[in-house]
Amino acid sequence: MNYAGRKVLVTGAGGFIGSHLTEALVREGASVTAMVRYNSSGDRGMLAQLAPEMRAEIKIVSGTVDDSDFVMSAVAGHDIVFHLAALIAIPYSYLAPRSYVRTNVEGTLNVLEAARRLGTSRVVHTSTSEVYGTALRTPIDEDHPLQGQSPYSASKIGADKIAESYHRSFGVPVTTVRPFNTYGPRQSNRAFIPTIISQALSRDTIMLGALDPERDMTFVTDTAAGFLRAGLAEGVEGETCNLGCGETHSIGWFAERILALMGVDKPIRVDSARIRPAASEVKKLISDNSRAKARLGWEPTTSLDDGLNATIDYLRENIESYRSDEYGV
Ligand SMILES: C[C@H]1O[C@H](OP(=O)(O)OP(=O)(O)OC[C@H]2O[C@@H](n3cnc4c(=O)[nH]c(N)nc43)[C@H](O)[C@@H]2O)[C@@H](O)[C@@H](O)C1=O
Repeated sequence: MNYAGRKVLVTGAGGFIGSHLTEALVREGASVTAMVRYNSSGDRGMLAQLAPEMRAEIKIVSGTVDDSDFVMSAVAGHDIVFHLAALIAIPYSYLAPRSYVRTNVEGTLNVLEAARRLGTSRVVHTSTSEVYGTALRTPIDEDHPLQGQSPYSASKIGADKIAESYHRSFGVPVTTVRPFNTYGPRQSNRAFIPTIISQALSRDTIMLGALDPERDMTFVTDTAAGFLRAGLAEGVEGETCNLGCGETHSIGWFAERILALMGVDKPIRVDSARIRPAASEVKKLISDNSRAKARLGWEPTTSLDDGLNATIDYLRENIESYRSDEYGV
């Protein structure tokens, strides 16, 4: 891949996947502008954890995708836009659905409208496996029906459809990547894998919600590699590609596996407050990634045990910054 000399904007660069993508783009020689949500304390999100020499290579702009004028000024002067900024927590979308529509649907509209007016040569839009809802058939390919099982999922379906329409109506060169669940260093405790590891490091008992949902987990550097390919692949405008491994396990299975890799033996208990409404919970996800292989030349390369061990090592070193009250559902 040749990103040398490319002017690239990453929205949501302070987030988990965004920070890894930003780092990978710098390594590939791109000139990267990282757009992070404005924060009066000067917080750069996960970018703060990058090495100082890496941070020095990144231009940071602070603002929100909700603000169309700001987005227009941020997109100007860039060849490729990776659009990752979004509200992502499913349980919080039950509490504040309108904010998900504003950020995820209108925010995406703002990015696409800016790309349309400015003639940006490629937009990579971030979807999610949540748009499929509980698998009606497996493995899940890109033609699987879309089911809005949570306001979060519905907002991402809306965003995907806006992206599709901007390609069809105005020829905006947008490629949509649809990551299945992603894990690895720098992920917040909101997600289940850091929740399990940080509890194993700091508590006597592992407290989780539903243990039976199944997830297809991709290590974050593999997910970022899929984005890199989508930014440069030829002839993929208007297409959507799953980024997943094609292997699924239950949450309970992951908890047992992580405890075994950590060499600890602690009981796993169910906390009913962490269980999502039954009709909203996505019970099974497993990806068919053949389109990403064929169209993007992408394939995940990190084994599950290697990825889990890297995540465990990261959390062992950073457990102090993972506050115990942050366990998410
Ligand atoms: C691809 C997709 O990935 C993420 O969505 P998610 O799949 O909901 O991820 P999660 O790690 O929150 O939950 C995975 C599963 O694990 C179950 N679970 C059990 N016990 C706990 C628990 O204690 N905490 C959490 N968080 N989950 C738990 C939970 O009920 C669910 O079945 C988002 O980033 C989203 O933005 C996105 O796009």
